[in-house]
Amino acid sequence: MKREAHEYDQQAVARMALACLDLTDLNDDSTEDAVRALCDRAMTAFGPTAAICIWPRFVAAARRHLGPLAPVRIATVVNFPSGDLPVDTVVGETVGAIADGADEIDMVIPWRAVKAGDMAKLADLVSVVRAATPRPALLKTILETGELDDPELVEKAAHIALASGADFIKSSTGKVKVNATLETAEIMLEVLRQHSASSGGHAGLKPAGGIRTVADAAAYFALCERIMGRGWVAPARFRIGASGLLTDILATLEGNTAARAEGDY
Ligand SMILES: O=C[C@H](O)COP(=O)(O)O
Repeated sequence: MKREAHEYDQQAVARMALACLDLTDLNDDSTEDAVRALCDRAMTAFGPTAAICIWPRFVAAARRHLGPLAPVRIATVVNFPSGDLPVDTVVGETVGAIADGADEIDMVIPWRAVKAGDMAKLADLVSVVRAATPRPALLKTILETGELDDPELVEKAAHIALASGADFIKSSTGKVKVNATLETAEIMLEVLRQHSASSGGHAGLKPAGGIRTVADAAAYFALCERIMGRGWVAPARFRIGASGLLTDILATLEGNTAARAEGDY
């Protein structure tokens, strides 16, 4: 039976949002100290976030701080935020980040080329960066949907990214005017549904940019449930990229410290 976002138990939504959160600091003036503090914040009293998402120059410091077996994964960004760097540079960023201890690579696609009709450039870049991101490391492709600004282009770019080896399609850098929206997430989920039906793939979605509240997260969970089915949302195939959402998650969970650590929302 279809549920609306407001019908979810807010505590349960907050727990799932925590488990699926890529806690992000991509501030231009971020520092090693800020990244170490981010690592500490990610290990909450209610359990860890899925990952932290930071600039590549801080990956080694984060890995030293978290240790090799931390439950919080380290995600970093390449070709970020412009999407315009030369292929060799993007591959170099990726190889360096993996060597420094990154678990996940969030790569901006060459969306200007996509807008100009050069889909081969997209397929080629995802393929070579996939090769530089050996599994189990994850490759997330940032479509920068607000700049593509065309549902058909979003759909096409999502299909090509997945066919070229991406594990996740992510909406946005958080650095442009229009970031995550439910409308665009719906298009991306439809592509994921088709991809999983045709290839048996288990790729995921990461809305990012402008998601601030547990109510926002609930709206994405409801959308995922409607398109992908109940139980689909899990950290292996759904993330929220956000710098500010943790505050509302903790406030919600602190309202009931007896909250269970897992379960349906
Ligand atoms: O990838 C995540 C985004 O950069 C975070 O955006 P935000 O600061 O609006 O939450």
